[in-house]
Amino acid sequence: MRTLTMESSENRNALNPASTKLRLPTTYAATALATASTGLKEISDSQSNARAQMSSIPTKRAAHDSGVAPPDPKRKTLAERAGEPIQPKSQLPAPTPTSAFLTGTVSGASIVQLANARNANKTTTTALPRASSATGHRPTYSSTNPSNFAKSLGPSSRPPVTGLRQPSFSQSTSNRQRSISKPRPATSMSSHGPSRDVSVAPNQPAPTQPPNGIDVDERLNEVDAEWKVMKEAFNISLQDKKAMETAVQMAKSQVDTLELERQKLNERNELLQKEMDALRQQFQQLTLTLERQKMDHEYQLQNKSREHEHEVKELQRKLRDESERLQRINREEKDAFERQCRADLEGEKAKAAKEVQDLQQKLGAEQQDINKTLLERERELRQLQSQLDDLRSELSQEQRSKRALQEQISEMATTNGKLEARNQGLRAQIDFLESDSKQQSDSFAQMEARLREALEIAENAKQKLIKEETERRILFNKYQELKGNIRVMCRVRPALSKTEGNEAKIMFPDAKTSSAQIEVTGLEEKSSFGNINRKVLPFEFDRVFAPAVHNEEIFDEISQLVQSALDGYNVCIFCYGQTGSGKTYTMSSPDGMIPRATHMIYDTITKLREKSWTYTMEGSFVEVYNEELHDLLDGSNNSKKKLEIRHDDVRKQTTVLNCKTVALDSADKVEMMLKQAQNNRSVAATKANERSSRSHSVFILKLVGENSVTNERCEGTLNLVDLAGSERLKHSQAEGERMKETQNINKSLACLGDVIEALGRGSSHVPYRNSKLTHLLQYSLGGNSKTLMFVMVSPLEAHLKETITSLRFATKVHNTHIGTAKSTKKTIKDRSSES
Ligand SMILES: Nc1ncnc2c1ncn2[C@@H]1O[C@H](COP(=O)(O)OP(=O)(O)OP(=O)(O)O)[C@@H](O)[C@H]1O
Repeated sequence: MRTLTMESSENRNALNPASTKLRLPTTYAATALATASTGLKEISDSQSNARAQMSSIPTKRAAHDSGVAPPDPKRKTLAERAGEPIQPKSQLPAPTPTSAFLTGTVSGASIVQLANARNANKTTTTALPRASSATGHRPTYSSTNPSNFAKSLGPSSRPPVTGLRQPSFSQSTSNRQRSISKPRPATSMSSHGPSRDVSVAPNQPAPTQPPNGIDVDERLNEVDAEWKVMKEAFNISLQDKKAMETAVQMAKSQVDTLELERQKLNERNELLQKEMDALRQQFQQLTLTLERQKMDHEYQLQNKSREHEHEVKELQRKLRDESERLQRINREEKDAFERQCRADLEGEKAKAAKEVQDLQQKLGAEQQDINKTLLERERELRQLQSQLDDLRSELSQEQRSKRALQEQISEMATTNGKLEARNQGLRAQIDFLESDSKQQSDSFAQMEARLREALEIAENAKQKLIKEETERRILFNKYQELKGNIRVMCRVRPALSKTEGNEAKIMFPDAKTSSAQIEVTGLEEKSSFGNINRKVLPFEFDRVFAPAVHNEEIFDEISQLVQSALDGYNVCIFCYGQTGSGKTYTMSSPDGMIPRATHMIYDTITKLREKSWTYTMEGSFVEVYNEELHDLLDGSNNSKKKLEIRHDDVRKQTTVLNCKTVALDSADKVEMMLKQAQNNRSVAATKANERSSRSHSVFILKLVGENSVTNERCEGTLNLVDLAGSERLKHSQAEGERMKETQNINKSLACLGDVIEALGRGSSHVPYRNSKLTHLLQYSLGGNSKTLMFVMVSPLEAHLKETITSLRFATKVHNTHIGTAKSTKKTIKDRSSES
């Protein structure tokens, strides 16, 4: 209901043309009304002016006198009458005939007054003022204000009647004369200046009674003049009357027009009223319809809402049912899936169990295979061991047979001597028997045959010896190969004096056992509980030499490698270890490896001559210092001669260009060479060791052997390397030039480790060229070579850290297996075919 009320008010507003879009057709009406009201106003003004004129008519009495009926006390204005229903023109009240003459009547009254005054003048001189005063009004010509008519009629054709002055009795005659003769000002009609006011103020004192003896003629003249003036005014009034009549006529026609307009407007108004009523009815109907529709809609809405609620409830119920159904299905599926899973699991379990069983069987089979393989390996190992033993026994047999052969040879030599002696005896006998020539010649032939026989035996023995030497070499190198082509041995030098400090706790293998393990008690370590522990670190090598072991025993171990060099292998023996660990002592001391090796080589060469082997031996001694090669045999220190490394890939040999090579044809020459090298070697003092060598020294011994009988030729190189100290940069506390040296040393040692590691991995690329040292030793490390590394260890507690580092490095090298070495030995035929 509240909505309805609001709507009703809205509808009301809608019908209000000012506030809504629904507009009444008022534009024309408003305009017409405005026009009409303007016109009506003018007419009303003019009428009011006319009334004013009427009211300004001097007296009622004058009007009465003139027989003119007084005007209606209250006449309706045109504007008032516009609202009244339109009357037919015939019903309209006829215009009052007097009204057209009002102005004229007024003027007539004035004229009567003036005539009376004239008559009165004739009788009494006071008549005029009295008549004037009796009216109470003076004729106010100014009241005939023409403005409204002027406005309605346009520019007036009538000359303005202004400037008409009421003669003033107080004025002097001359003045009056002047005022009569004076022309009216042009603007006096439009202006209401005081000059136009000819009326006498009511409070103006009445003219005094002229004294006796007044000139009557003069007075008559004056009256005549006034009469003329009055006449003139009368004429003017007549003109005015005519104009007014014309104006009245026009006004009437205007009134008619306006009346028509009013009628039209009334009609229109009625129409509009009807329209409005119709609209109002329409509006009411619409409101009712809307109300009805609204109620219908509300009813529908409620219905829909109920339906919707019902549907929602239905859907909820369905949803609940569906959800329950799905849950049930889900539960069923879940159960089924669980059952399936369980079954699958069981199956998988069974399968897995079966697989496990299979795997166990397989594993058992594999285990058996492995065991079998292991057994085979063990058998192989045993076979190898037995082979080795056989070889050893063969070797000892060979040595025995060699000794037997040597004995045989010596026996043969004695036999030969005996034969020689016998030969001499026989010759003596020949001389003796020359006399008996036949007997003598027979015995001579016998002797000769026996001699040939002996020589044949000797030759056979020699051939056998050479053959056996070849076989020995083969067997020996096979033995070497079985031992491994890179071997690592550890040597611990003795403590030189008690002043050196405390000795570290190092356990050496028992000489009786074949163990080659060294156990070093490590540095003190603090556990998380604050306990101080010292770990025992075991390191295993091919052999461990205790401090008491002398160079002689060391050399026994490496003599086989020296022999390999003589047999045409490239051999590299190097000493690795920290400064002061005994490298130089092992290598270059008077009974070190280098002198011993050369001595052994001399001995062997000498012996091999018997077996038709002739050897040449050349030695050179170079130093790698700050990654530069220096010739230790060149005392001149000529820096212009830069050493260059050249490799012969076919011969697997390395030569150093511009390097002095000494033919070592006697043992003395080796000693001299070593002394010279020792002198030239760069030795620099560091804080770690006063005599520490800051460079790697490499003694290169080239051995070329040829067998005149077998035409064999072999070319081997023995490299004996004394590496620079391996101490860490931090420990050495080196600075400046020393620091650079140490960095280069560490770098080249790291490169050596990298090369060995790459060889062990069987890498296709071995980084030989990363350092001068490895580049120089390219053909003596890996492939066609046999390598022995001595890791030198100091026994001192102070050097324990470096000792462990060195042992770890050596262990790494020891764990590396380098491929089989090959001899460069070839026959002359092979060599010629190659060339
Ligand atoms: N096995 C040994 N028996 C006796 N003395 C030894 C032994 N090993 C080394 N020495 C002595 O120890 C000292 C240091 O040895 P060596 O000069 O050989 O050390 P290094 O490792 O070669 O040092 P650097 O690399 O600085 O030359 C030398 O006086 C040497 O005589």
